[in-house]
Formats: sequence, C-alpha cells, structure tokens
Amino acid sequence: MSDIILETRGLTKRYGGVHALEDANFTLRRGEHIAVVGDNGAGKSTFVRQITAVEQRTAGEVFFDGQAVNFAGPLEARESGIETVFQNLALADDLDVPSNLYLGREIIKFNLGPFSILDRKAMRVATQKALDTTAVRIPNLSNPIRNMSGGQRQCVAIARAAAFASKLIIMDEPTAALGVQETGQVENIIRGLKARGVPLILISHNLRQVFDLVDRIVVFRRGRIVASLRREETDGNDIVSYITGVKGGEGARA
Ligand SMILES: Nc1ncnc2c1ncn2[C@@H]1O[C@H](COP(=O)(O)OP(=O)(O)OP(=O)(O)O)[C@@H](O)[C@H]1O
Repeated sequence: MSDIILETRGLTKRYGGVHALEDANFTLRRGEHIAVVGDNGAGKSTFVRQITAVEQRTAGEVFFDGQAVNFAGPLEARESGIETVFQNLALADDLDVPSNLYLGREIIKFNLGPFSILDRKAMRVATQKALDTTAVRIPNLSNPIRNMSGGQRQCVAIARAAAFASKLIIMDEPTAALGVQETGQVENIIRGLKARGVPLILISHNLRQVFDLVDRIVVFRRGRIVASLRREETDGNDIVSYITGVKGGEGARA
C-alpha cells in the first residue's frame, strides 16, 4: 500500500478567463496534516472544490488512495471516505444533533414496506460517543440546530466530519467565525484526528493555528502552489513572504 493518500497532478480550474487554479501538484501522505494558506482569492477553496468534485476540473488528475478518481459529485467523494467541512455548514436547522450527524446515513432499525424505522437510540448514543471523543459540550442534544450558537453549530459540523472521516478530512476555514474557546475546541478535534492517524487538509488564514497544528504548509498565490514546506523548516515571516510574493520578511508588514 502506497504511503500517499491523495495526489493531484496538473490540477487546473478556469472560470471563463479567470485562472483560479493552475497546474497544482500536491501530495498528502497517510496520517499527515497539511495547511493550505494564501491570500484572498489565491485559489485555496477552488483547489478543494476540484478534489471533492463540487465542480468539475478544467484539467489535471486526482489520485485518491492509490486510484485515479473523477468523482461525479461531493456525495461520491464522501462515500469514498473524504469528509469536508465547508465554510457554509450544510446542517439542517430544524433537526437535532443526532439527526444532523446521521443525515443521509441514518441507522435503520427495520424496514416496514416502503418506510424505514430509524434507530434513534443508537444514533443518540453514537452521537454522544462521537462528541465525547472531541470534548465538545452540547448541553441538550435534542435541541434543534437552529437554537445553537455559531460555535456550537460549527463544532457539530466538525464532530460529524471527524466521526465519519475514514480516509481524509478537509476543513475550509473551520474557525474563521469562532471565539477563542470554540476555536480551542476545534483545534482539539484536529489534534484528535492526528492521534487517530486521519489525514487532514486545513485551509486557514490563522498562522498561529497553522504552526500549532500541522506537519506541512502549502502556500497558494494567484492560483499556483508556490511553496510546500515542513513546519520545522520555515517560520511566519517566510510563509508571509510566499503568500505576498514579497521577499525578505517585507511581506510581514503587508
Ligand atoms: N464560481 C466562480 N466563478 C468565477 N470566478 C470564481 C468562482 N469561484 C472562484 N472564482 C475566482 O477564482 C479565484 C480563486 O478563488 P478562491 O475562492 O478559490 O480563493 P481562496 O483562496 O479560497 O480565497 P478566500 O481566502 O478569500 O476564501 C478568485 O479570483 C475568485 O474570484
């Protein structure tokens, strides 16, 4: 079995005349945590959307778990073991936490003709277990998601992804809208994924977080990957220089 879980070769996406992603060659090893950083509009989300097939790529190849893949859509990517937490969370407002965790993969007790009877107890117990492993405290699981704070919602979305991520988890700015305490919770979930050996791609603007959490930092600028550096061989000034394209720490003031 290859050490590499995900590889892209020449991955390219153009929207009309906009070159959002150009010739991205990227490798993620099993168990590795990589941060994807870059300025606004650098192509980070576009890169992730091509991997998870939210859109169809213009050119290039994606290899996942040893095979060339061309997912028809995000559902197929998910069924293959890639869980993604997007900026917009895709939670169902009117449902409670267990129903959200199991949305689209409910535990069925038995089928009655055309109807399926859900095993709500099993879903509730498994949900509590999943949340326990993430140290996320949700006082009342039966509360509809609508009644929860932004931070709690985000934690539910991330706990859901963490619970089901079998092969790879991708997070697009998971803490951008969170307070200090909630950010800490999400970072603990990420540490838990590392301990479980689940590979991660983390899009983040927060360099403190990036240096705290990941093994490798990949920098995008104007649609291209301009650096891929192990955390211990770089520092914040270096990364800011790559992000801005301004050498010698000048960019740190940008
Ligand atoms: N659907 C689209 N149609 C046209 N242009 C798009 C589309 N989506 C993204 N772009 C453009 O592609 C480029 C890359 O955008 P992308 O959202 O990937 O950047 P990003 O690095 O994720 O930025 P941010 O940090 O602001 O989220 C930008 O110039 C953006 O305007």
